[in-house]
Amino acid sequence: MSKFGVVVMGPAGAGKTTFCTALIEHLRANRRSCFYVNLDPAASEFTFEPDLDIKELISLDDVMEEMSLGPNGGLIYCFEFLLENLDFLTIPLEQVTEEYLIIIDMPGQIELYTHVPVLPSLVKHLMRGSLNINMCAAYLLESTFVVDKPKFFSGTLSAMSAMLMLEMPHVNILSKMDLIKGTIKRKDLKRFLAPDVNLLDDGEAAKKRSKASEVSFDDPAATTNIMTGASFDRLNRAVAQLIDDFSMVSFLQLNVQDEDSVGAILSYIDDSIQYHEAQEPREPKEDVEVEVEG
Ligand SMILES: Nc1nc2c(ncn2[C@@H]2O[C@H](COP(=O)(O)OP(=O)(O)OP(=O)(O)O)[C@@H](O)[C@H]2O)c(=O)[nH]1
Repeated sequence: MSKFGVVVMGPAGAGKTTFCTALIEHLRANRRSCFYVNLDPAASEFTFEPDLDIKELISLDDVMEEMSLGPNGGLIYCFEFLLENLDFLTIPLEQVTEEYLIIIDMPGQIELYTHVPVLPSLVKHLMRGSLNINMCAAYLLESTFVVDKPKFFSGTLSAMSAMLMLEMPHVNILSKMDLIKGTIKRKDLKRFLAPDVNLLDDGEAAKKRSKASEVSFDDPAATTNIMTGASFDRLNRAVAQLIDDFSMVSFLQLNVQDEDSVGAILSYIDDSIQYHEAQEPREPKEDVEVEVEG
């Protein structure tokens, strides 16, 4: 048996650290051990102190001050520095035994997942060589995005981009389900769990918009036209079609206040890692359900 771990990713504020906390509480309640790694060089508040914290190696505040960089450039610098100093991770993680679930809490800057190759290099280091950790990615997207469909599909695209870039078992999670409880019907929610391309086609409104398809750049309202005109509808449909063609994105539901929901996601992560380890073809599982009124 090899070591195993989960890397928790997603946009800023998606609930990554809160999910890590809920996972640790759940593991402790079930007498399982974990090793918690914080890789967000800007994070400061934790319910459970990390066993390993990137800030012991480098902090974003110091980098921004000393290198005169902004938050995004500073974060990339921190990760490049980490890649040059991988012993910081390797030495402690080599000591972690197979009974421990390694939980890695990542920063929220989306550039890290989609624009630069630092994360794939880091993941390769963790999954190969002396560490040889069986990893799974947990990608969180905030459930309130379902009220803003283009935002939801843009989030779905970034989840897909991370999935393609990292080439590891990948679990997508709609977080903060408590915030949409009672605001969306169960059958409507299902269309978001396995994103339905027709969600972006809002029928009559889209047809009306397409009549005003010509965009004049002399027009001061041009930006608004771009966002509401026929081009925008076509772009939305193309994006949705891309997701549909890949047919790879589906979401589990997470409510951190519901222990069963956290447990169900953990067992999905466990399964993903084990399937990958055994290199057996993966059977699709039922959606993880939480109570949603409607
Ligand atoms: N209602 C509700 N709020 C949540 C939930 N999860 C997280 N939050 C809140 O969302 C905010 C962001 O949560 P974090 O866990 O810090 O999110 P993060 O993804 O780690 O944030 P960054 O590291 O800054 O990217 C906090 O105010 C949390 O209390 C949830 O399940 N329900």
